[in-house]
Amino acid sequence: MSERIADIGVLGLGTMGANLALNMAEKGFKVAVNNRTVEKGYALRDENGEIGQNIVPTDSIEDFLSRLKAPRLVLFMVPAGPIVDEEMQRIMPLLSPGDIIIDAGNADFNDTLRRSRLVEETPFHFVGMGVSGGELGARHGPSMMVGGARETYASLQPILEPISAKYEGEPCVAWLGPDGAGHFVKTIHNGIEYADMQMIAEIYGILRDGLGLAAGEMADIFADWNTRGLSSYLVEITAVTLAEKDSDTGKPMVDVILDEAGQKGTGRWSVIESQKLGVGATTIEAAVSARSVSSRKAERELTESLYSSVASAKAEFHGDKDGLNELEAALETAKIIAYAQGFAVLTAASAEHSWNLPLGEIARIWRAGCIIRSQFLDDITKAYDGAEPPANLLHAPEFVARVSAGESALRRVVAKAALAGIAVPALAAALSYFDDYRRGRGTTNLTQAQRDLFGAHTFHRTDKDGVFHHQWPAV
Ligand SMILES: NC(=O)C1=CN([C@@H]2O[C@H](COP(=O)(O)OP(=O)(O)OC[C@H]3O[C@@H](n4cnc5c(N)ncnc54)[C@H](OP(=O)(O)O)[C@@H]3O)[C@@H](O)[C@H]2O)C=CC1
Ligand SMILES: O=C(CO)[C@H](O)[C@H](O)COP(=O)(O)O
Repeated sequence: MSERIADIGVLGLGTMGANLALNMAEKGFKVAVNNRTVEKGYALRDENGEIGQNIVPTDSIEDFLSRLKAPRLVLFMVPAGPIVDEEMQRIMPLLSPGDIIIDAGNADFNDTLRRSRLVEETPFHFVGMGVSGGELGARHGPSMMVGGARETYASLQPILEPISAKYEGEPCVAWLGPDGAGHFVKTIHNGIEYADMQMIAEIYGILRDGLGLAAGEMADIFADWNTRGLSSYLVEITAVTLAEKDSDTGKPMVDVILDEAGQKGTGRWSVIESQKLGVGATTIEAAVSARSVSSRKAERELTESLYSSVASAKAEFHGDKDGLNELEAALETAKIIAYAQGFAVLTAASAEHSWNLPLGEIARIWRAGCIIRSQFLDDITKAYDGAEPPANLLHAPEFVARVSAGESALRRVVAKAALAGIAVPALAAALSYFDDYRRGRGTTNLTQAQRDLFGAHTFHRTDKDGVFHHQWPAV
């Protein structure tokens, strides 16, 4: 019989699983690993020197589980969806009371809720944990968002804290709430990630198509912006990707990459959930839709040929200091609005599911390790940690000041892009949301009148309490 020596088991040794296992091994934990392609476990042990000595490869699921100390911690890092269910069905008959299954992949939180309920009927425990940071984050310190029973988290904390990213010494991992809370927060993290990336791509579009700059010149601009308010991992990698050359052609790498964005589902889930909760996360929606439109390249090319006669005004953008400052301020302002939308979805979900999500803690664990990490998240942490946490980030005094200072830049950039025919769907959505959200009297009084006319849906009045129906003229 094999010795039960491993502190944790990692099932799935793709990009994330292999690197997470190495991260744990490096921190001194013995990690049993199992993978559909069995050889990957042996390679992980044999190709990683001393760290590899803490990796315990296994040939079968029985062997894998037999190497784990009790209670067993079994961490899944496999693609979202039915594979997680299949793997759960495979291991559950072999578990013992108290064992813990951790789904550390991305997951639709509705699946996590269902799996949590399923496992509640057993003597085992289930944790849905979002992990962010990509390959390098998994290897050297990701940000981790944990959902499940708080007591279960206590069993994981001694491993998760050492392997997590640190922001000024603080671990970027936290228990955020029961059942689906961790995966929900990760989903919204990714929705914000989509918005951030799309808005950066739109500014890139203005620099390329409005100002005619080359990739190398744009790399310098983003690198410069990364030294100030926009300082973030995504702006940093934007500069890196723009500076990279293709070895085959000598051209900038971005110029030889097809403009069709992939998506694995988290952005879409974040939009679906925001709509279910009745929160307008319009910037995130625009970003997800932009990826969908991008993937229809042949259709776009046809449309381009059909509308070749459409004349756009000359782009009024300027590449001088003032012009670039305007673009920087526009991106910064739209970014605040996008994050406010993401946090508004979290606020609504917290109430809907009685999760009591710690918004300040969420911002805190996003400051390092994850894909949206940035200095800006420290400002959000402070806003939520203050004496009076805002109901919406756009109400926090710090952000009122910043958005008030930057909104005219955003307005000018969106207006100039519209006139020049440069697509900026996410920046425009951020601006429109801001203008809609900041007016005390909107225009849906007309919508209510129409609904009442055609369907007797009733309305409220401005001057008296109660529910009213009007006898509209027959149309
Ligand atoms: N890549 C990233 O940047 C991030 C990914 N994630 C999430 O982490 C999870 C894993 O992603 P990632 O590591 O990138 O994925 P990979 O595609 O690199 O790896 C997938 C892993 O799952 C295994 N696998 C695939 N299909 C099956 C199956 N039918 N049965 C059993 N095992 C299977 C693969 O085994 P085999 O080796 O045999 O193919 C491999 O070990 C996903 O949920 C992803 O969304 C989260 C954060 C960041
Ligand atoms: O979760 C992640 C980062 O936080 C993954 O990188 C995710 O795969 C990104 O999403 P998509 O593939 O849809 O762009």
